[in-house]
Amino acid sequence: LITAHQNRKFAKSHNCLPPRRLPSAFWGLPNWVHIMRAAKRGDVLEHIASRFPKYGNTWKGRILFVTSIGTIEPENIKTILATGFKDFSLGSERHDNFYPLLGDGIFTLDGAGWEHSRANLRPQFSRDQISDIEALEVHVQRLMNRLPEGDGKVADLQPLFYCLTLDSATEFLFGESVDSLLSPELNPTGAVSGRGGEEQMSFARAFNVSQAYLIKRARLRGLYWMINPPRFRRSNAIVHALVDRYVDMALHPEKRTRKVSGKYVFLDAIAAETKDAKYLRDQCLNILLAGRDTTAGLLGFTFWLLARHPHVYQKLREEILSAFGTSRNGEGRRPSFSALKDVTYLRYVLNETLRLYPSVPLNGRTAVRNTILPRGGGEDGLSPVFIPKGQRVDYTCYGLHRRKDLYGEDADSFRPERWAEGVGRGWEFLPFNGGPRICLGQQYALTEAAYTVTRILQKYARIEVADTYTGPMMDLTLTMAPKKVLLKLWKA
Ligand code: HEM
Repeated sequence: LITAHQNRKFAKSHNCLPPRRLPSAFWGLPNWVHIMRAAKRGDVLEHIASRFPKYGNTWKGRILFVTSIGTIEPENIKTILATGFKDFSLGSERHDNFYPLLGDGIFTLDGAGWEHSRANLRPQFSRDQISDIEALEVHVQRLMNRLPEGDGKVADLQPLFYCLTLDSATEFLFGESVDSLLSPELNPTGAVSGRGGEEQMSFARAFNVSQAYLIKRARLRGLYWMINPPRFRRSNAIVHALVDRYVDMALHPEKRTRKVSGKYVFLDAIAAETKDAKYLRDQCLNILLAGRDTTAGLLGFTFWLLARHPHVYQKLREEILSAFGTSRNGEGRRPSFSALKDVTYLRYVLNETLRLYPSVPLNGRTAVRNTILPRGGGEDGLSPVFIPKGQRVDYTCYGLHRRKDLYGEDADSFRPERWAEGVGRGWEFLPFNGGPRICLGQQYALTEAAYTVTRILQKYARIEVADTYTGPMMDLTLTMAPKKVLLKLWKA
């Protein structure tokens, strides 16, 4: 009673009004059933985004017994992530749910543990480190060697992108690549063949399986612990085994097959601090999750969209060729780190892809003390909203990036030209988050994506959708990527 009274007083003193309600009969069970059905159909993001036009850009409702606040209001997201940063945390639910796979790392920790992880990672992303195009070229060439040579032949690019980002991230962060693009298990059409065998391939599959379980567990909210089957535990063990091999090399440098000199290697830096193998594994796994899946998703969706918009492909190719020309072997000059940034239309295409398909589409924070969000209260949604300590606030970039009042009536369409019109200012465009927890790998990821797109477009004059797949389009775990990017390719 005392708490309720104090909360009312606090809300009144800040002129807060209640937000609009999401219908929440039977403790929010029907809402949860709708989410599970949408997940089965493969359109959970559309389902979640569809609530906002109906119930307002900020609403309150119950989902499976838990009261949630949902928002796609830039001012509110800015408050959660930046101006009110100290009032919010990731929440213990996220830590405890993700723990079996990710342990204690930058994606699961708050407070001092998070600050320490971030400080260790920061030197990894200095300009010197992320502008190493030579290192990237090796992996991109290996990817292109996996693409079919004949005109009009079909390839699935998505598994290749996962391998590319895994190979480059392990080299960048751990000092040695897993070289999965060299694996014989990766057949020439780009599909990863069935049974296990090679360590890297089973790692890639296990990492996906583990993350799929994490998102299933997240949908059960506080009851996440009910999902813990042997398959989940087996996948986690496979993932841990690969990372443990790197940790072992860092702890026993004499086991290294290749020496990296003059570069900051995150794993070596933290191994110099502690010999705690579990701590090292957790740190590595968290950053590997960040480095592999997000950029692979961005690359997958870029080609998925380009194949469906041939005029954009041609326009982008013309810009790339005029910037970097073509050499006698028809593959073009290697773009430099700074020259990549000057290809304006390439930036627009990547922005537009991240707008429609942000790699981290759903996110949220939990209030650590009584606080307020500046918008969403009252029928007009313009008053502040009271957020009691312990309240979860979910935000979705997928919904935010498709707001018609911010991006125009054609917000659902792929139109890179809109970026010349000044859209996506400030907190309206958030693929990399904002505030003190802004993505550390943003520049690295954009360079890797821009470089890969450039090299592929230099080589292939035309791509087309290969309609040989009719399953769900989206793979949504903690991040999102297209299930398949089946394309026909024609060399220049
Ligand atoms: C297209 C590619 C990428 C996108 C869209 C992206 C997006 C994001 C987002 C939305 C977050 C916030 C997550 C949260 O609030 O829980 C984040 C955090 C982070 N990202 Fe990225 N990311 C990308 C690539 C990368 C890469 C390649 C790396 C490193 C190699 C990286 C490193 C990190 C790290 C370390 C954090 C945690 C920051 C913190 O909590 O302090 N990201 N990223």
